[in-house]
Parts: sequence; structure tokens; C-alpha cells
Amino acid sequence: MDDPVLLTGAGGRVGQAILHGIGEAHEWRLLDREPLSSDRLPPGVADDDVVVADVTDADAMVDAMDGVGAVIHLAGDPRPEAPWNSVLENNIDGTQTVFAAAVEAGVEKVAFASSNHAVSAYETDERTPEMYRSDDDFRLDGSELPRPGNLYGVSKAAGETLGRYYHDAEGLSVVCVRIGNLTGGHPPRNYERGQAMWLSHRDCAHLFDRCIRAEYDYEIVYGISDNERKYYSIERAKEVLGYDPKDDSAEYTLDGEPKDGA
Ligand SMILES: NC(=O)C1=CN([C@@H]2O[C@H](COP(=O)(O)OP(=O)(O)OC[C@H]3O[C@@H](n4cnc5c(N)ncnc54)[C@H](O)[C@@H]3O)[C@@H](O)[C@H]2O)C=CC1
Ligand SMILES: O=C1O[C@H](COP(=O)(O)O)[C@@H](O)[C@H](O)[C@H]1O
Repeated sequence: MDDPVLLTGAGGRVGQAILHGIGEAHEWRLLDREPLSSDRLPPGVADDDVVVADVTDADAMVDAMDGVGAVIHLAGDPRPEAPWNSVLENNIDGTQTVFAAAVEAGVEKVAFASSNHAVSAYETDERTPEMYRSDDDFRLDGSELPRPGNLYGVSKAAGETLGRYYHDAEGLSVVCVRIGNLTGGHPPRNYERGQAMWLSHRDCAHLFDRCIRAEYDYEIVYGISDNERKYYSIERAKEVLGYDPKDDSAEYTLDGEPKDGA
């Protein structure tokens, strides 16, 4: 991908993990509704390629996509407990605006940050906590129906459906990445669910690099590291994107300390 990549939500946790890992591998246009301080920018990004805008602003989004080859769309309200008015505006309206602007601007592909919460109601009382453990073989693989556990999850399922529509109606290539739990340095501490869906910073950057480089039509994949504990399959991400994760929460104790040799 020689054309610039637009990264929305560039100043946040996922955006910064991506930029720290692959900031020098692509030309970027970085967008956030909050101004981005210089320590949040990879080297060599021109001032014109740093955009302060809200993703619900249709004109600003079309402008931001001028000449762009791919979009990584992260901006939104990431709180599982977020209220309806916020996810309706930031996550659903914002994501529709991003997809529509991508079509209008002639962008080839969009990677959408979906979430584990789009399917978190599969974690029933009967299945938990056993499904978070390495000897349990329950798996979600992306072909199942959404089953959100909260309104935030509903907004992510809506984003996936918008992606399906813009692929079918307009030919946009779309990959929805159901991100697990991103933490830097070590998996979430003393949290079996979080360890089963840990996404390390380096695997996160590599996964979105593959979303930029790979060819696909419409896909839903899980974005977790190669954890021994898991209830999400990463086979589709490997097959379609060439995802090759390096980290595993089993290399750490439950309280997040590296085990010997890790
Ligand atoms: N951090 C995680 O473990 C996970 C994150 N995700 C998703 O990944 C995306 C990024 O999450 P994080 O980086 O953790 O969140 P964050 O809150 O750290 O970053 C989000 C960024 O988006 C910006 N933003 C929010 N609403 C905006 C709007 N309407 N217009 C423009 N910019 C806006 C914020 O200013 C912020 O810089 C979100 O869509 C979230 O739902 C999904 C699953 C797990
Ligand atoms: O979608 C998200 O999921 C992660 C993990 O969820 P949690 O309920 O186990 O914490 C969350 O940390 C993140 O903020 C959210 O955007």
C-alpha cells in the first residue's frame, strides 16, 4: 500500500500501539477529535497529515480521505458501560460516516475496530469461567451471529453490519477486527477473561499492518494474541490476513509477571 493510511482515533491506546509498532512502515494521515501532541506522532508526519476532526463530520471525513488508500477506523467511545446517546453518535453514526466517506473518496479498504463485546453474551453462566481456561475447547470463529452483552457491544455489531452493507452495495473491502483486551507489557492482571483475549501491543500493530496489506472482501476476525487460553479462534485472521502473532498470555503468571524464560 503506497498511498497514505488514514488512522482515526490515532491518539488513543490502540492507535498509539499501532503507531509505535508500524509508524515508520506507512505514510499516515492521523485523525482524532483531540489535538495530537508531537510525542504521539511517528517521525516524518507532515502537519497537513494531522487532522483534528470528529468522525461524525461528513465533510471533514471526505477531506481527510483525499488520496488515501486504506482506513483504520478506531475512533469512538470504547467504554463497555457507555450510554446509548454516546455510542449512537460516536460509534454508529461515526462509523457510518467513515464508511460513506471512504466510498465517496474512492478508498479501497477499511479496517474497523470491533470488539469482544459484540459477542460477550456468549459468555453465559454455564460456560464461565471454564471457557476462559486452556483445557476448554469452546470457540467463537467470527461466523456466529453477534450476541452483544451491552449497548457498546450493540454499537460494534452495528458497525460490522454497516461494513457488510458498504461492501455489498459499494464494493468496499472491509475487515472487522473484534479486538480482545489490549495491554502493554503484560496481559491483564488477575483477570482470566482478559488473559484469554489478550492482545499485546506488538501483535496489535502487526495485525493492523496485515489489514493494510492483505486483500479481502468482507471479513470478521478476532484480534487476540496466540494465547494458550482462548475462546476466540484466530484461524481466519491467519488465513485471510496472514496474521502471525508472537505473544501468549501463558508466558506470564496470572498476576502478570513473566514466567522463567519468557
Ligand atoms: N483498548 C481495547 O482493548 C479495545 C478497543 N476496542 C476499540 O478500539 C477503538 C480504540 O479504542 P481505544 O484506543 O482503547 O480507545 P481510546 O479512548 O484510548 O481512544 C479512542 C480515540 O478516539 C478519539 N475519539 C473518540 N470519539 C471520537 C470522535 N467522535 N471523533 C474523533 N475522534 C474520536 C478519542 O479522542 C481517542 O483518542 C475503539 O473503537 C474501541 O471500541 C475494541 C476492543 C478492545
Ligand atoms: O471493547 C473493549 O474491550 C476491552 C475488554 O473488555 P473488558 O470488559 O474485559 O475490560 C476493554 O478493556 C476496552 O476498553 C473496550 O473498548
